[in-house]
Amino acid sequence: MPGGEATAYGYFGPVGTFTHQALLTLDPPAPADPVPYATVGQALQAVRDGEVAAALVPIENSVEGGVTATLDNLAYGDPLVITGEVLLPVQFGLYARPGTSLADVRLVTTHPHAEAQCRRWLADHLPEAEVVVGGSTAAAAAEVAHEGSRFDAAICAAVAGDLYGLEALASGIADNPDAVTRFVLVSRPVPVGQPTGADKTTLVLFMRENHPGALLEILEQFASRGVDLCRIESRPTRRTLGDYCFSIDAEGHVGDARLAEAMMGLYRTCAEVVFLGSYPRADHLAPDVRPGTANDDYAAASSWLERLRG
Ligand SMILES: O=C(O)C(=O)Cc1ccccc1
Repeated sequence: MPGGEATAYGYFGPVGTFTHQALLTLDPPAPADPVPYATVGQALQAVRDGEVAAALVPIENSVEGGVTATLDNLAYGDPLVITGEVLLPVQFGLYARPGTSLADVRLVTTHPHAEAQCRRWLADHLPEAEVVVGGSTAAAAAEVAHEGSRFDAAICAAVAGDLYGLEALASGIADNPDAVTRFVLVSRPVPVGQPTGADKTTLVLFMRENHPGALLEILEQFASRGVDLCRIESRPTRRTLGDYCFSIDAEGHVGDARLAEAMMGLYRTCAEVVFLGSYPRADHLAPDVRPGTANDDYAAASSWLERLRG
C-alpha cells in the first residue's frame, strides 16, 4: 500500500449497483474514489488485505431474506466487523439495448435477489423468457449493453440502465414495491464505537451439541434480559448435514449491560460466539427498555451483590 493505510471504501459493484447507490447515502460520506468489486467475497477480501479501509456489501432484503454470500463470509472468514448499516428501498426495471421491444426478450440476466423479487412480473409478462442469474444488477446491465450479447434484457435499477445506455422496457416491476435492502459497512477489527442508544449487534452462535431446546436456551439468554432480536437465521456449519449455527442481529450495543449479560450467558453455554460488531441502527429506532433491564438496574444489582459479599 504505497503511501500508508488505505482510506478508500470498496463496494459490491460495478458502478450502478444498489450497493453503489447505498454507498452514496453513507453518513458520514464515504471517502472519494470508492473501489468496485465484482463479488461480495472479493470486496470483503480486499478489506482483509488492507486494499481498502472498509467495504459496503448487501446483507439482508425485506422480501428475499439474508444474503448468504455475506453472512457466510463474515461467519467463516478471517475476522471482520460491521461498523455501520444503510437501508435502501429497491426498485427494479427491465432494461434492453435501444430498439428492443418486450416481445423480443427471450433471455434475461440479473442478480439472484432481483430475479427473486420480480418473479411474478416475469411469469405474467415474459412467461417464455429464460432468466440467467449472475454477478450484480449493474454487471447484468453492462453485459446487455454489449452489442452481440446473448442477453436481451437486464433487471436492474434505473441508474444502471441509464449508465450503460439501455432503455426501459418496463419499470416498477418488483412484486413487492416496498422492498428494502440492508447493507453493512465492514472493516478489519477496530475498537467498538460508543453506544448511541439506538444500536444493533451482530453475532454468530455455534452450539455445543444439538439437544432438545438448544435454540430455546439461546433465545432465553436474550429474552430474560429484555433484548429483542431483529434477525435470526440458521446457516449450515459445513461440518455435517443438519448441523447449523445461528446468525443473529440483536437490539442494543455490547456496551449496554443487558446485551453484555446476554452475551456472557451465550459465551458460557455456546461452543463459540463470533462477535461481528455493535453499530448504530440506520433507522435510529431506540429499543423499548423493559423495566429492570437498564444499565442503572444492572449497576444497582451488582452493588447489592457486592454489599452481600462483603
Ligand atoms: O446487484 C446489485 O445491484 C446489488 O447491489 C445487490 C442487490 C440485488 C438486488 C437487490 C438489492 C441488492
